[in-house]
Amino acid sequence: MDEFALIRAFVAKLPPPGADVLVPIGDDCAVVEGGSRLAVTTDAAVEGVHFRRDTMSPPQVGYRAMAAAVSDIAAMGGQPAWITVALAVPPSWPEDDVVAIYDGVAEAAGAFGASVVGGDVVSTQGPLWMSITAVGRVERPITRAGARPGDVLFVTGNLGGSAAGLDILLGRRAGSAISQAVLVERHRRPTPRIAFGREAARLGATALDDISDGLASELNEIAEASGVRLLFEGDRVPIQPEVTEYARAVGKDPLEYALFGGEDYELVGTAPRDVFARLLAVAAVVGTPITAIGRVEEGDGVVMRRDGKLSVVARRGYNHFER
Ligand SMILES: Nc1ncnc2c1ncn2[C@@H]1O[C@H](COP(=O)(O)OP(=O)(O)OP(=O)(O)O)[C@@H](O)[C@H]1O
Ligand SMILES: Cc1ncc(C[n+]2csc(CCOP(=O)(O)O)c2C)c(N)n1
Ligand SMILES: [Mg+2]
Ligand SMILES: [Mg+2]
Ligand SMILES: [Mg+2]
Repeated sequence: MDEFALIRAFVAKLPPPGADVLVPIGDDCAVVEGGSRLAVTTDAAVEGVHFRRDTMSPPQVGYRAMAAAVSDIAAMGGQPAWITVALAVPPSWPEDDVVAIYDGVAEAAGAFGASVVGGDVVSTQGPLWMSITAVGRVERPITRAGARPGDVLFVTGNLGGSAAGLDILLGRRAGSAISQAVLVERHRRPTPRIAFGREAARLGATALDDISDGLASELNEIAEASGVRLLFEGDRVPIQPEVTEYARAVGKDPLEYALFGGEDYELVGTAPRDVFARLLAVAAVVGTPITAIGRVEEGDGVVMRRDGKLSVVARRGYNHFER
C-alpha cells in the first residue's frame, strides 16, 4: 500500500463529515463553517511513552489519542467539532495494524460528535506517533484562571484507575481478575467529559482542567493561574473502588494513584456554591458524577487535609522531561 492507498483506507473507516464541513478530506485544506468562538488544542501520543504494543491494540491507540485531545476541549467547556490526525509510521508496523488505528479514530469521532477533516501520514525510523489537533465550539470558555476564594472545588468521576491499569499491563498483577480487567479497561479507554464540560460552562463554573498528568499537577495549575490557594480533603477524593483493592494488594496508598497517576481524563474545577448546587443536579442528568473535595481560599499553593493534618501537595505528576 502506498501513501495514498493508506489514506484511502483510513478515510473509508470514518463516519461521514458533519454539515459544517464545506470541503472534506481530499484537498489541500479542509474548510469548515465556524460561526462561533473556537477552542483549538493539540496532543501527541508516542509509542513507548503513551502506549506500547503490549499495552494497547491499534484501535485502542487511536481511540485513546482522540479521547486525550478531545478532553482538552471538554476542559474548556466546548463541544469538539473538527479534528486532524498526523501519523508517523515506522517500517516495523504491519500495514493492517496501521489501518486498524483508524477503527479507534473513527469510533471516537462518532462517539464525541466530531468530524475528522484531515491529517498527514509520514514514515519514520523512530517509534510510531500520532498528533491530534481538535477544534471545538465554545460559547463561554472556562479557563484555569477563574477560581475565586469561596468557590467549591470538585472533580468528576473517580480517579486512579488509569495508572493502576497501566501498572497491571506492565506486569504488576494483583487482586481479583475482574478488578484487574476493569482497571485495564479504564487505562485503555478514557471517557472525555464533554457533556458535563458544556454544562459547567453554561452554568458558570469558574475554572476547569482535565486530569492528564494527575490531580496534584492539575490542582497546582489552577491555583497558580487563578492566584488562589486550593484546600482539599484527602478522604473525599473519589478513588475508583478497584484501585483501592489493587493498591492494598501491592502495598501502595490508593490516594497516590489518584493524586499522581494521571490519564484519568476526568475534570477538576471550581464553582460558586449556588452554581455547584446546579452542577450537582445536571451531573445526574448527563451521567457524570461529581464530588466536592474542598474549597478555594485566598493565598497560594495546594493543601491537603488528611487525618487532621495539613500538608502541601507539590506539582508532582507525570512530567515528560523529569523522568
Ligand atoms: N510545542 C508547543 N508550542 C506551543 N505551545 C505549546 C507547546 N506545547 C504546549 N504548549 C501549550 O502550553 C500549554 C500547556 O500545555 P499542556 O500540554 O501542559 O496542556 P494539556 O494539553 O492540558 O496537558 P497534557 O498535555 O498533559 O494533556 C497549552 O496552552 C499548550 O497549547
Ligand atoms: C507505556 C506507558 N508508559 C507510561 C505511561 C504513563 N503516561 C504517559 S504520558 C502520561 C501523562 C499524560 O501525557 P501528556 O502530558 O503527554 O498528555 C502518563 C501518565 C503510559 N500511558 N504508557
Ligand atoms: Mg498537551
Ligand atoms: Mg488539559
Ligand atoms: Mg491534554
